[in-house]
Amino acid sequence: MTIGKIIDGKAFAETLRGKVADGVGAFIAKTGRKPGLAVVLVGEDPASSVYVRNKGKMTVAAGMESMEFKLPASIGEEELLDLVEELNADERVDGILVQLPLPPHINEASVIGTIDPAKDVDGFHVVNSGLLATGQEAMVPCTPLGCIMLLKDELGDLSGLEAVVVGRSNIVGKPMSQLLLAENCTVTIAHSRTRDIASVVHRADIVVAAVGRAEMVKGEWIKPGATVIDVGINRVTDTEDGKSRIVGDVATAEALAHVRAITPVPGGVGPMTIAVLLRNTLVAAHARAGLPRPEGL
Ligand SMILES: Nc1nc2c(c(=O)[nH]1)N[C@@H](CN(C=O)c1ccc(C(=O)N[C@@H](CCC(=O)O)C(=O)O)cc1)CN2
Repeated sequence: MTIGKIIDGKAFAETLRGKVADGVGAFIAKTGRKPGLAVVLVGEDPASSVYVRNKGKMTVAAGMESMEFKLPASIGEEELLDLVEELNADERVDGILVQLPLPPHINEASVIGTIDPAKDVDGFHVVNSGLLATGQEAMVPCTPLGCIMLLKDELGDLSGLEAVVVGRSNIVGKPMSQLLLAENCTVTIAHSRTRDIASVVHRADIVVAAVGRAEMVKGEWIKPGATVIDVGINRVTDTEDGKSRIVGDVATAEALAHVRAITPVPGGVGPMTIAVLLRNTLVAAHARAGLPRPEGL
């Protein structure tokens, strides 16, 4: 039995962060200022707090200015919108990211819709999703762009390949399918109402699993030789020893016997999210400074 390759997203992300750091040095030499990223955290969700802390550390390590805003979960929507408006107007800020999820009393769409699209390094604003959907230059959501980078590194030209995206979220599933379409893939979006999802997934040369359900995609669903990108991060508790661990949306151990290559969880797509965020911030800084897009990013 042959075993597929495990794609090292952690190593790829590290290389990308190195390239961003080089680009930041060149940007500072040209403009005399650092690119700035403002990250807003509302509440104290433990996972979100860790992601925000890591974003801050990696922003600084790449030579950029990091601005963190930690707000209580009880904050009103108006107050949060006021902060976003202030950041829109702040010349030092090239990128604004509001960590998701937000507490239930705050309307995520309103908050995202208030961010200046030119500073929307998450690529979630409808202006950016519209630009992406119509094939124009856009700020592209970090996780899907990271997935495309890994896929192109593994497969080269994606043209003509059959891609199935499992999951239809605004953050991953929908932009992912747009990016695959832009790479000339034949794209299907499968979701909770899809009939016979196993046979839909079995058609795919590329499977992107982004449903948020632990190990939902089974090994036997995968076409032999397919490349699988697992976006899921699900915390599960082992019944035997009571210890918790993170698993993806794909049953990786089973899938390894079928795939050409697969991203692991952890260490696959996750690390790409922050590396691409830094890349997007540098791209936004160039655009705001009237400079051409940095090369090789
Ligand atoms: N405004 C945003 N909110 C959220 C985003 C986003 O892109 N923008 N994505 C996720 C969380 N996220 C970054 O914000 C993120 C998730 C996972 C990782 C990561 O490196 N994961 C590791 C495992 C980490 C662990 O042990 O928990 C991995 O997969 O190897 C980084 C960033 C939701 N919110």
